Amino acid sequence: MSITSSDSEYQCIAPIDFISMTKVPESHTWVLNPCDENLLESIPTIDLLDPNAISLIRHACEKWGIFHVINHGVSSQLLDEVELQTRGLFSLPSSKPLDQPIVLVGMEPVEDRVCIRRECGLRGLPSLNLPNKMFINFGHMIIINAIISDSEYQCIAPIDFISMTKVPESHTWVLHPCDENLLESIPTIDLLDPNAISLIRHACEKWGIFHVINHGVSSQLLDEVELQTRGLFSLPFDQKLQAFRSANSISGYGTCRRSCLHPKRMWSEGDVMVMYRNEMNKLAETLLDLMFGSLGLTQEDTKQVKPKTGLKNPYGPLQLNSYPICPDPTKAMGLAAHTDTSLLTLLYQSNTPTSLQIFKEGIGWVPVHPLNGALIVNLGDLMQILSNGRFKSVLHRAVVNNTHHRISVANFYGPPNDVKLSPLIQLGNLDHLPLYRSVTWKEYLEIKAKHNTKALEMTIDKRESNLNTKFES
Ligand SMILES: O=C(O)CCC(=O)C(=O)O
Ligand SMILES: [Fe+2]
Repeated sequence: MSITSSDSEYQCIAPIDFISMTKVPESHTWVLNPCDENLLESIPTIDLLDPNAISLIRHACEKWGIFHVINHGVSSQLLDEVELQTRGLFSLPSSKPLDQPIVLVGMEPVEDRVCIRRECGLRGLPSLNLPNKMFINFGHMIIINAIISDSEYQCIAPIDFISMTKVPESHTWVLHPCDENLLESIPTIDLLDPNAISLIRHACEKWGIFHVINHGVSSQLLDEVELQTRGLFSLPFDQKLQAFRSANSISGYGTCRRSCLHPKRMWSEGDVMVMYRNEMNKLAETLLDLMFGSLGLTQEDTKQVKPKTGLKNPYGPLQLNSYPICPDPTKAMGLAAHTDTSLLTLLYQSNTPTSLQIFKEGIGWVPVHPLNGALIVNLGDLMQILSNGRFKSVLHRAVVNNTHHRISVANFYGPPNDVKLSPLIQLGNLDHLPLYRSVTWKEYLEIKAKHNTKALEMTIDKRESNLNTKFES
């Protein structure tokens, strides 16, 4: 089983230092159909103060699909400022930080149209309703740069942890402690073990979480991901603010997803994170096959949950978590107890003391100590739904410590947004009745946002006939 990315995939995403290039390398050489700069025809210009503007716009829309607009009411100072800020953004890290908080929302250009990623829940430019919005083309990502209000800022402003000497009231938690000396610990699965499949089944049924080793993801890539994540989090506070994402956005900086469709690379930057994501999604698919295989299901049975377009189009966000050193870890919470909504999450954690903890019925909080070279696999709520309750999602939290800055990188894997997931009742449990009703990941996220830890309960299929059978046993 080979799960490292191929040379050709790497070629698509490896970053390049454009600044120091004196000629276009072969890898970036395109054959361009030239454009006649002396053409007499040009796109129409519409003056919005012209009384005929309406018919001119119609003509421009029908004949050209593009036009200049003048007297549009946007001040030239604002446009100059946008250009300045855009240039500043691309000349990071040396650029001067903006003096106002901004929200960056990633979008991607599709063909000639600009299309907002569906995760944002926004459909097209006219429906955007952000105050003071501007559009900035960030390599292959279009970024909406929204200057946010004071009250919005209050909700999202991060705290400058580094200079804090005690946990402020606003961050003080009462923690149910975890027994660090427990003998029980989550299972470790070696993917090269001939018994991997049955061990995975046991781990999924009993724990909902396990370490995976011999997973095929190179330690160099993991080291690089950790380095870049630390680099990102150690940027000056003001600079990090520039890359803030809004609550309903899951996108960040990266190369165009369609880069790999072209034989030549484009004049834009790549990112080690993109490579990591590809690796993680490949591994997630392998693990899914093993998990469902362990229940006697074939790839045909489970193909609904996989991206139809293949691994180049992964579903689910990559989340970088930073847990700064804390003066009093007994009073602070790194990440509060939750289950993930995904099918499964692949988690990389840095090798730092105290870390992830899971809640195990009958035991309490169990620490998940870092295991060199291993990745953590934890099951999310969608897996519980899909497996009709056979595999359980795991309740987990992250705690902090007073000596090390911990980071973790969570790759949430799930089905395409619009795919309805139904319990796979071929599993043969509970008289073939589905415990849960079908949901898309998007619908489930809404349920989760409303009901949090009760979200799975809210997804139970309440049809009369099901209830009788389900709860008698
Ligand atoms: O940092 C960790 O270990 C946990 C991260 C996590 O649970 C998450 O990002 O959902
Ligand atoms: Fe999580």
